[in-house]
Amino acid sequence: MTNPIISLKNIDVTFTQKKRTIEAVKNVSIDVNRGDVFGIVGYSGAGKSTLVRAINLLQVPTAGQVVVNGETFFDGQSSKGVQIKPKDLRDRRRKIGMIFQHFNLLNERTVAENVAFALQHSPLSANEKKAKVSELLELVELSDRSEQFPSQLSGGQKQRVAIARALANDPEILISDEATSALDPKTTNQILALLKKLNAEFNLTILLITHEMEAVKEIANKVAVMQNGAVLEQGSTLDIFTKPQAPLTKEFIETATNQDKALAAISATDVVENLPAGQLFARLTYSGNSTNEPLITGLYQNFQVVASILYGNVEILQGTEVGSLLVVLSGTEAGLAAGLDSLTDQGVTVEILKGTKA
Ligand SMILES: Nc1ncnc2c1ncn2[C@@H]1O[C@H](COP(=O)(O)OP(=O)(O)OP(=O)(O)O)[C@@H](O)[C@H]1O
Repeated sequence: MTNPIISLKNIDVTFTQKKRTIEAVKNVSIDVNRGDVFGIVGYSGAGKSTLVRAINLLQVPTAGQVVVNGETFFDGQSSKGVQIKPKDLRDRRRKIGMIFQHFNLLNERTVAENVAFALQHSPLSANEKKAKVSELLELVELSDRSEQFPSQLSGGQKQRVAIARALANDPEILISDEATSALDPKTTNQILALLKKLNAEFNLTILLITHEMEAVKEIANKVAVMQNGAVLEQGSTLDIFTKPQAPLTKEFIETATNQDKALAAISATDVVENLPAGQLFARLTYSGNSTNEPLITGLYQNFQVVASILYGNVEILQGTEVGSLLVVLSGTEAGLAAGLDSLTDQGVTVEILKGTKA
């Protein structure tokens, strides 16, 4: 079994304001393995930022256990809670880089100075620091901008400066808190590609906090979905996309794969609006080796179920094909029941969106 680089167990974070109590994080347990790109997805206010701030104790939890790299930072069961000395905590925090939506750069300092700022406590000599800054700016492809000021840069360039700064102390973990939320789609993809490259080249573990499942789909191998402080479900990105359980997860996936628009348009068509009795409107989701053609021909050949495909979509997730079909199925009651069972047996997720299965 691999030891997680981050282990959060039964984390609660409760804020008390005057007479109001806000349970920002409720009983959350997450294990992140070295080299994971772990997506934490949820709408604003779900508790994502509070949860990740608990990792480096920028937010001390109310209960639970925080273990990073095998070292217990916090244990709510122990009387003193925080288990690590302030000086050690400062050192450990340098090994956990963070990037944010609004970049948090120092506007009156140049690009190179912004990156160098993160090295102020580093034991490196002045020359070594200079070399390190150049190396980092090269990594994020901003060597030619080193003497410019943040105001002279685009949003994507500012975020790359922030990434270079976050990597200055060779962290093992990078926390990306809505880092692409203020960027346009093309720039978002460039930043995600850079994060993916850092993950692949340096085995950097990345926590990707986002309200956009598209970002998770692009680069995360695992994902947890949060709502009202709690994790609704978590698992490999492939499993979550092919077998989502919670309605919120389904909503995120529909948006990320543009199925929401297709579903709305198709649901309004005559064939679905006036679905005859005995027919079913369904979504079939499959991954890996199944492809839609044998599935559909199998339904007809074995069960005399006719499937009209109203919409089809294929995504590549972690190198695996994930297909979704919106279909109207017609056949005999027994044929439909057996046909759907056979799809399930083949690992296809079947959701009946309209009509009733006998
Ligand atoms: N220091 C604090 N004091 C009181 N309440 C807080 C504090 N920090 C966060 N909260 C509350 O905790 C809840 C979770 O906030 P959090 O910022 O973690 O959510 P989020 O999912 O990261 O959303 P966003 O992306 O909008 O920041 C919210 O209701 C927020 O108002």
